[in-house]
Amino acid sequence: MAKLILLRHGQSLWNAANKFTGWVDVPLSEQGRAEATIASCKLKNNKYHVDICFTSMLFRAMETAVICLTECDEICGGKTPIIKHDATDEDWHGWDKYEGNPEEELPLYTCAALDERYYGALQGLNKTQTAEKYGKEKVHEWRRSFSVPPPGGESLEDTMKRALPFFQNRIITHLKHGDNVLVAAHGNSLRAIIMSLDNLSPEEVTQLELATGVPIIYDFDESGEATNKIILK
Ligand SMILES: O=C(O)[C@@H](CO)OP(=O)(O)O
Repeated sequence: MAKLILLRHGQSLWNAANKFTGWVDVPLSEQGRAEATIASCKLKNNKYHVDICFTSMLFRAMETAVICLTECDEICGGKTPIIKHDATDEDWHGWDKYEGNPEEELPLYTCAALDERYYGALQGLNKTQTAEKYGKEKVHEWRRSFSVPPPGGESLEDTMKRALPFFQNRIITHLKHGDNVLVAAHGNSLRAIIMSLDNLSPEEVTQLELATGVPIIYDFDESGEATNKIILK
């Protein structure tokens, strides 16, 4: 039975400042790094192992993945995590032209499909002040509805259209082969994936909130179906 470990990044400096973040590349706060460390210890204490990791292109997700895989490195089974950047990017300089050794190395792929929703004109604004300006209900609709986008940004539905095909094509393939997969990503890209895994309706997904740094673990059978879910609180 393969394990899928979904991990929202630890608290970022803009989560702490209560600012809309989206694609702005803000690093983790001290608390966020501690949350990633605690996630690593929980995985170790519950005897989870990781074979392959996917993160978004945003540093807070990569930082969370690297802390999680290296603080209690037993979860990598003695392997070294190696970050595999997107070699299809035309600006990519090909530093890592290296075939690799799967016996010794654990690949960590960075993928734009897993990035946070694009928050458009709201990026950088304080969430409380924005609710005071536009009204709590409107801002809640922008933040949590399925199909209403924030001004100039992506709705959850838009985020799902890029995150879910990647999940189905790349990540489920590994789970079907029996690999344990860590996905370190964002509140909204993970909400889109969980909406599909848990068969949530557009109404139900408005209630779905993910805590920073808390592993959510699904068992997957060989046909690529999720059979069980636990949250390592
Ligand atoms: O600001 C953001 O990018 C996200 C996640 O922190 O905010 P929200 O809680 O509105 O999804």
